[in-house]
Amino acid sequence: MSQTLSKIPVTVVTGFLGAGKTTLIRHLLENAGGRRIALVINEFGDLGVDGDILAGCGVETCREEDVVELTNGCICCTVADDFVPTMRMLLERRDRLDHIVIETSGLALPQPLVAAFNWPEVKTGATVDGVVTVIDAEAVAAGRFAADEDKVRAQRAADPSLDHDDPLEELFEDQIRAADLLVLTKTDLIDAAALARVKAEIETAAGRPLGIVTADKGRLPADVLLGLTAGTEDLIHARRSHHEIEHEGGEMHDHDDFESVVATAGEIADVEAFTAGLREIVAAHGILRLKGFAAVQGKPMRLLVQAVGGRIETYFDRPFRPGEARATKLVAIGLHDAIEDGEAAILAGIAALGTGPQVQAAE
Ligand SMILES: Nc1nc2c(ncn2[C@@H]2O[C@H](COP(=O)(O)OP(=O)(O)OP(=O)(O)O)[C@@H](O)[C@H]2O)c(=O)[nH]1
Repeated sequence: MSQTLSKIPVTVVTGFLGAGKTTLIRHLLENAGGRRIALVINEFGDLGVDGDILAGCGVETCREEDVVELTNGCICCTVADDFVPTMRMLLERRDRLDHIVIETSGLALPQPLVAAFNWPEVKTGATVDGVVTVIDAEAVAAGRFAADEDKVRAQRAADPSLDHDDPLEELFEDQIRAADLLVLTKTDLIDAAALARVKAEIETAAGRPLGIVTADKGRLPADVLLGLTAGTEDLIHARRSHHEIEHEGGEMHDHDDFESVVATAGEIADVEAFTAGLREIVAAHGILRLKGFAAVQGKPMRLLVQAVGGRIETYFDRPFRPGEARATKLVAIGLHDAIEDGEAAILAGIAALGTGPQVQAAE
């Protein structure tokens, strides 16, 4: 008699650009407690950095074949083309899996993705164990998601017909609205009073009782993240996004508010000078997120570069592989007009931080 397989639980990890999703997932994989976890990663921008970070993490429960990267657009828009075929493939292997974790892009609306779990070919084999929304407490404390009230008031005064909602604020609220659990990250960067303010702001945005936990560099027990048994696909209709409310007719949302550009440079001579130069470029062009890898002259290891707002972090994560180009390659993501208007200057500025042509790693 064929064993009736129970539905495989799926955890959706969402949260704005640079909130700490990959860091949280990497810690989960390193402390999976024997669970066999498949990972689906989706990123905004044309450089698969998160997948590369996790593939390079050297965790035996994070084998190449257990990581699926969805790279042709934001998962909330490519649900039919990308996500459903991926789920079909994973469900064929469900006897060898205990859990699926989906990391959405930092610009994804979770609602369309969760709603897709009601599609017949998915619903019979999987259920949404929970939507975990990762929130950068430092960014919230610094007001980086609150709309600039004066600017919005001036816009509304100028032309009341325009849709003035701030895309950052809307997306931030939509990712909270969809959540079953909120994870506050980077609390090591703010004081207790700021943390209390952030929690109050988030509880207001949630509009309903929600579990809120903090995670220091992604360190949360797997039992806190997995096993929520929320069945969110049956609840998501009551957690509609701004877009769904504004466009009752079901008009597709898009990502026109945001843009990305991939910049390259040769090897860099000095990490400090490189970081200082990046900081200037990020500030000058309002870059929301910048990440990727750099080659440092004379160093066999690859430098991982992470910038969220003005905070830039770099560390050597793994050696360049034989034959791998010792290149410096970064993806910059920001509001559409800022990136479009600044593209040439961003590309030139980053190229100027390199010392010369890209070189091939020794065989
Ligand atoms: N200080 C501090 N930094 C953190 C914490 N969690 C994550 N970070 C840093 O925040 C930056 C972004 O972390 P990621 O895990 O790449 O964020 P992400 O949400 O996956 O980013 P995107 O996929 O680009 O949206 C990295 O430099 C992390 O080291 C934390 O708790 N404290």
